[in-house]
Amino acid sequence: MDILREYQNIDASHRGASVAIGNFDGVHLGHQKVLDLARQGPGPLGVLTFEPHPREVFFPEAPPFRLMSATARANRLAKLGVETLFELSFNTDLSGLTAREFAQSVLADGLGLSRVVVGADFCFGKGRAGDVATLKDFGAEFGFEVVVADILQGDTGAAVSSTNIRKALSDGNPRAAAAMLGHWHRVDGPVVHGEKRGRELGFPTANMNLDGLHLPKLGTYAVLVDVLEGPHAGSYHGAASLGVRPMFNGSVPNLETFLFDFKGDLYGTPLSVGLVDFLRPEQSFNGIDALISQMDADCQQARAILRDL
Ligand SMILES: Cc1cc2nc3c(=O)[nH]c(=O)nc-3n(C[C@H](O)[C@H](O)[C@H](O)COP(=O)(O)O)c2cc1C
Ligand SMILES: Nc1ncnc2c1ncn2[C@@H]1O[C@H](COP(=O)(O)OP(=O)(O)O)[C@@H](O)[C@H]1O
Repeated sequence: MDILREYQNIDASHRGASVAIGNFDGVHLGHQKVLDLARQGPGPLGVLTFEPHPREVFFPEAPPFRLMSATARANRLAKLGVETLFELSFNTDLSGLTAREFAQSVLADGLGLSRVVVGADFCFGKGRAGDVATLKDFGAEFGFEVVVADILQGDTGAAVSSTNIRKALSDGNPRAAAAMLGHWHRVDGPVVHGEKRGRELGFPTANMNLDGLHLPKLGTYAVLVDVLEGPHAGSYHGAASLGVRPMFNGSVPNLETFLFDFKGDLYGTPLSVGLVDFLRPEQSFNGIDALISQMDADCQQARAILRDL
């Protein structure tokens, strides 16, 4: 998959793409439906998205809300067969374009798109002034086809949306999130160094940053772990703590995963940790022994859950 960050000076091989437009945070089942409609169009399959996420630009003080990093999104889109990712820099030049300017300068003249697929609630251009009806008019005027996907409803009747996935995760319901995502909610990234305390407790944990990401409910989870590279590459079961470690007066949330039946050095190795079930909120215990027995119980519970998947 090629990643392009500008819409100017696009070479001929990247023009004429059939493109799904959106933020694609989570790459959930609704996004995948939009992508399938783009797949049926002429030309290479593309996704047009923005980086940073426009909400990060408009509301820089808001708490982190993203379900995935730009890298994790790109990797997932590549797996779904996307050939060109137009990951446009969401700067003041781009955000200042009117709906008409965006359609003409970016979609038509810049990228030369053949087909544009969006969800029914899509808005675009300065002040979010353009909607799907406007986009269709511009498509007719500037020469690209516009296809609109209905909003996908989940089993519960609620819309499959990044917002509803964030809510499910905040509620400690990763299975509900997974039903909307079409896959487990995953935290992806390299293993970083921690306090070197885990090994002393008998539970070494592979630590990962959660910077910029939406925080699921803090506590312990049964997890599926993919070690993506290196001598230990493969899939493992584990138990993870997502939180601030009140036991040790921590304040910055991270994800710490104990891999079952594993020994080895994972520092710097990219992992993908999928949240399967929330087990319990994080706690401050009366002494280390109490924490260790609870971690033992967490691991037993996680093993049983994961065995039955
Ligand atoms: C299954 C599991 C459950 C945990 N539960 C808690 C908890 O309830 N409270 C807490 O403060 N830390 C909890 N932790 C985090 C440990 O305190 C943490 O992994 C340990 O301090 C090691 O930190 P280090 O990797 O920086 O060395 C848990 C970790 C695991 C793997
Ligand atoms: N079963 C295991 N699960 C997770 N990490 C393990 C395991 N066995 C060994 N490790 C290694 O130990 C490191 C964690 O040990 P720990 O004492 O918790 O150190 P840190 O505080 O740096 O996370 C991991 O990053 C990994 O390299």
